[in-house]
Amino acid sequence: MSRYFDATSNPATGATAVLQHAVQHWRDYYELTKPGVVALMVFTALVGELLASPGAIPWTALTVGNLGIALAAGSAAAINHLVDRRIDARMKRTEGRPLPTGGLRTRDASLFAGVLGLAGLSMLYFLVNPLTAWLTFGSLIGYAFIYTLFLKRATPQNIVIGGAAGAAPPVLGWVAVTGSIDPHALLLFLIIFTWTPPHFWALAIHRREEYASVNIPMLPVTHGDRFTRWQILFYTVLLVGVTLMPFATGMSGWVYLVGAVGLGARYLWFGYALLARPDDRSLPMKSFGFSIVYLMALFAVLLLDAYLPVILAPLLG
Ligand code: HEM
Ligand SMILES: CC(C)=CCC/C(C)=C/CC/C(C)=C/COP(=O)(O)OP(=O)(O)O
Repeated sequence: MSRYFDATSNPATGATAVLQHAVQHWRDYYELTKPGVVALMVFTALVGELLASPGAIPWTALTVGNLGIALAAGSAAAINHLVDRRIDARMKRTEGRPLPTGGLRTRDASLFAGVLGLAGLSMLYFLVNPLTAWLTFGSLIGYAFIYTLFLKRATPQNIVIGGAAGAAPPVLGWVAVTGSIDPHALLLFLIIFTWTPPHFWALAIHRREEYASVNIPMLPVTHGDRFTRWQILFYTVLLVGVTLMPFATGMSGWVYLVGAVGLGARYLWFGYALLARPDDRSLPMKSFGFSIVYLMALFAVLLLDAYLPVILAPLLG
């Protein structure tokens, strides 16, 4: 039995044991939440919140809203670790995760995922608004169960469809502020949705053998390396087109346009280079790395563009 469950007969000893366990294993629990991914998601939610309210800073959405979204996303990530623990144990990239190594027991991880999810969703429901809570719940179910349990194992279109859950945070942030779904928020959703395939397939090319060895039908496994590279270029072109829409619809201005075109040009170069240099073995992971910089920078530019008048106001008098 784990230390966590050993001492629960005596409430005082039980509480100490829970605390001791949490302190000793905090790194494992932290890793279970996929903190890097969740951090970028919360940043996109923050941008959604700030674009929804160019006038006043929505403090409740920024604090409680983002904490609730982060906890729910962390819970979804922990469930993903639980569902995937057996295949994770058989792939080099994931064999060192807390469940395959035995750093955490499945019962402890399940309890952690449950507490995180319940805390995050309750916070959103009672302190932000019910619509944000329901949409976040939908994203949690979409990633943790529909993608992980079903789509990931069923079809090479897994991440295209499953990407909808990961693309939700800017909408969640927007709804946390306004209480309703705005077409501009859906544009932000669309950006992340079209970004996900080039983001992930670059890594999948690099890890093709590992996915094949555990029978996960990622696109490079089912349709080959070259077809995947063409698909990456196709989605990158689509993505660059979609990123022009905030300017075209008047949601964002010239600063955003210049940023989006510059970043898009670089991402298109990666798409082209992946096809032109099939023998360059380091290129797929460089493209994967750039995808993260790209999304972060694109959302930063959206924010800069919206808040430039506020930033410049004191300088211009
Ligand atoms: C179905 C959709 C997605 C899939 C299949 C996917 C897949 C992956 C994979 C396999 C990794 C490598 C993780 C590792 O080696 O530990 C990764 C890393 C990452 N992903 Fe995604 N991703 C998706 C959506 C997203 C979204 C929506 C975001 C953010 C908005 C995101 C942000 C990141 C970041 C920041 C990392 C680097 C994490 C780190 O190094 O700690 N991903 N992704
Ligand atoms: C509530 C809310 C906003 C939910 C979003 C949930 C979330 C954390 C989505 C992350 C997307 C992601 C990293 C997918 C990779 O899973 P994978 O199993 O293909 O990758 P892996 O092999 O690295 O685990």
